Amino acid sequence: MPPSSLMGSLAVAGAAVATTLSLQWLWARATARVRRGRKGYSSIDAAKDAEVVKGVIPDAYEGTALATLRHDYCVSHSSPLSPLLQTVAQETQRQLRLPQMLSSPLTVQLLQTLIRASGARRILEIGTYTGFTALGMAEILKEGMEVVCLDDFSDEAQAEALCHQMLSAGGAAGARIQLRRQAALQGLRELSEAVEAGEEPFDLCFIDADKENQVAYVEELFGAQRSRPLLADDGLIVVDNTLWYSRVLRPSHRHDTSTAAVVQFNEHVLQSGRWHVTMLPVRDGITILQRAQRLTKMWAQGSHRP
Ligand SMILES: C[S@@+](CC[C@H](N)C(=O)[O-])C[C@H]1O[C@@H](n2cnc3c(N)ncnc32)[C@H](O)[C@@H]1O
Repeated sequence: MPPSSLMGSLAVAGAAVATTLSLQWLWARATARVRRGRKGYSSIDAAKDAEVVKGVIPDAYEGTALATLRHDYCVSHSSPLSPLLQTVAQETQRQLRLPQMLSSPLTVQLLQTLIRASGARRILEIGTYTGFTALGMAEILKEGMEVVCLDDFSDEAQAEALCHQMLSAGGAAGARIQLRRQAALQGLRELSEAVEAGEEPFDLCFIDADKENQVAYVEELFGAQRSRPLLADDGLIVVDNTLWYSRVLRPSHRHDTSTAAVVQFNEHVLQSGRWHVTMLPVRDGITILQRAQRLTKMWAQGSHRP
């Protein structure tokens, strides 16, 4: 190997190691906030994980040790995020008060995979914060595709300026994002009207905002009363935090407003009969929804079997 290629290979290998290490560091920092100083994992922790499911331990966070280790292992054994997304994560950690609101790198990878596999062209995001997941989706889109984002920046007002800064830093990816500063429900209604009036419906919607309105969000996307619904016929909805720190497992937590809302959402989508539901234990829980009637129609035509 000529010396220049050797140097090149060493530089690439060095960059890969640096990327993995910085991601691990970022993730460790973010999760440390919710792990409350927990340092390692032992058989005592394993026993606690089992107890949490039985509802014995009063603090839901105690049960996250095994899940956190599994999650971190999955992150370090998945392809690294782009330099752009690493910058967004770093700047969010450095400048903002609530960086734990960033989705997991695994969520970004999953969204990108779903977009590529489904051929989604028009994407909607409810809850954008500093643009981490929005840019993650936008960076794999081609010319003419777009991500429309709804956020009222009610959780942390300073996120708005950083979000605009990151979208500018995102170049072509940032230019594919249309950020609408408004309450999600109002924004969804306006977008529904635009779709009824002839705009293209959305192929994929990522929901990552307030939990209390989630049922209303998926109902508006389903569009039972609309002549042309907001979500395309074969569209996908991806919902984050459907395990809500594992609190959905614990009856004693079901009285707090957010946990109650997540529990109600999880029951609603399953029982409404409108959705084909896939719930995945990715970090804080990810639920993927597709219109049920589309799959039932396919089964009836014999093209797929349940
Ligand atoms: C968890 S953060 C989104 C994180 C982002 N998806 C990511 O992973 O980088 C939730 C965001 O939803 C926004 N939000 C909460 N309730 C909202 C509402 N009713 N309408 C619009 N935005 C809302 C908050 O301002 C916040 O920026």
